[in-house]
Amino acid sequence: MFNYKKQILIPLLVVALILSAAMATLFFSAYRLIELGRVGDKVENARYQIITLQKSLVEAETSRRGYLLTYSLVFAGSYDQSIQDFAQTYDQLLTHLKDFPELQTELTQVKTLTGANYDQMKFVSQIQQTDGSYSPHLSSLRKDTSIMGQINAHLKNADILLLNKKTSIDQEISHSLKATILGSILLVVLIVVVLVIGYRKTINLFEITVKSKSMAEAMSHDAHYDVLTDLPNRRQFETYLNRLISLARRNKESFAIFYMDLDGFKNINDQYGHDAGDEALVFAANRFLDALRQSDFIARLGGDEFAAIIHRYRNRSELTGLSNRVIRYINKEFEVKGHKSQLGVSIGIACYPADADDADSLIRMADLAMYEAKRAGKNRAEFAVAPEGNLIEY
Ligand SMILES: Nc1nc2c(ncn2[C@@H]2O[C@H](COP(=O)(O)OP(=O)(O)OP(=O)(O)O)[C@@H](O)[C@H]2O)c(=O)[nH]1
Repeated sequence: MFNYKKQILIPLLVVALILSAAMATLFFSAYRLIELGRVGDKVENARYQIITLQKSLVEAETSRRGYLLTYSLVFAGSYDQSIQDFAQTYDQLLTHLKDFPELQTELTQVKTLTGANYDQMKFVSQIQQTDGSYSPHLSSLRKDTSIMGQINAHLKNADILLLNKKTSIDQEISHSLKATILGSILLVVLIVVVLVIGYRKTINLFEITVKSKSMAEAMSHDAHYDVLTDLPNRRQFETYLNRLISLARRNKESFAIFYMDLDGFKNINDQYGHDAGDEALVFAANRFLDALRQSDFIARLGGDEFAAIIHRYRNRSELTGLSNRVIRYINKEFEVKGHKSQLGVSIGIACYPADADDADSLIRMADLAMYEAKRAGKNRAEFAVAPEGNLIEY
């Protein structure tokens, strides 16, 4: 039986769960990539700021020397400008490097050393201005040329730290990118698999629905028709008869039923086997169909008993003629399992409303008449004998 929960709901939930997990992982990977890219940009920016810082230091140094040598105010102006640039770039760098605490030590050192260097520069300029370029104080002060070297060394360290950071970020980006690409491929494969399985499941469901529909149709057919002859069965016959009686009662119409029992059928069964008997039953069914009109209703009641409903007959002699025709058709020789055989039929005829006006009584009357035909020598038809006072004819 089709289980909606097991075959649709649970697989759908599992697929939805897997897809959600895959998509969440992909989303996280993509977000991580963006984040790494942002940190990478920050590192690049910081490296650029370090170079700018270094440049302003070199410019300050150069301008100071120029000024000391020439006393030209052009150099003094550039010197002051470079100091300002340094302060500004340094502050910017600090804001950029908030996320890199490992660089703080190097930068503090740079700041301290630069401060000392500028103080020394200022001091030298003052001495030079007051005491002249050959002041004895100057020679001792100029000797400390290592400050710039130290500043450069700290800046280089800071840059190396940033470079390392950049390398590890690049590696992480590369891993994340690979994971994202792999995840995307897996997701696409997963979606394709889900679609293919879903498609096949739908086809299966469709087939099951069609199959169960045709099975239901077959079962409904089997419930109303005889499997061997494909004639309506007793239940269908009774339903039809009841409906017909209601209609006939309203329209004041008459009809007759033939209750027909084969003669000599058991012999075929006994002589040639059950399969041969079945063939004989199919032969008899076809003979009944041939002998009667298409509008007449023919059913197999069970065993070798059949019944027919003859609509709107004119008079009893018409029914006699029709029953004789049925007998003639049934008496035709036929072959079963290579043996020539022959059947007879005893027919009991009951008329509505003359003999009875309900289905059960009508069937019983026809059955009794059929037994009368058997008793009278078989292969003949007998009319039912209506009870006193029931002889209505339309
Ligand atoms: N092959 C076959 N035999 C069946 C089927 N249904 C019932 N029979 C057999 O049909 C036989 C009917 O017996 P009878 O009605 O006595 O047979 P008969 O030779 O026509 O005898 P009378 O009715 O007395 O003339 C029984 O032996 C049942 O077993 C069927 O579907 N197929």
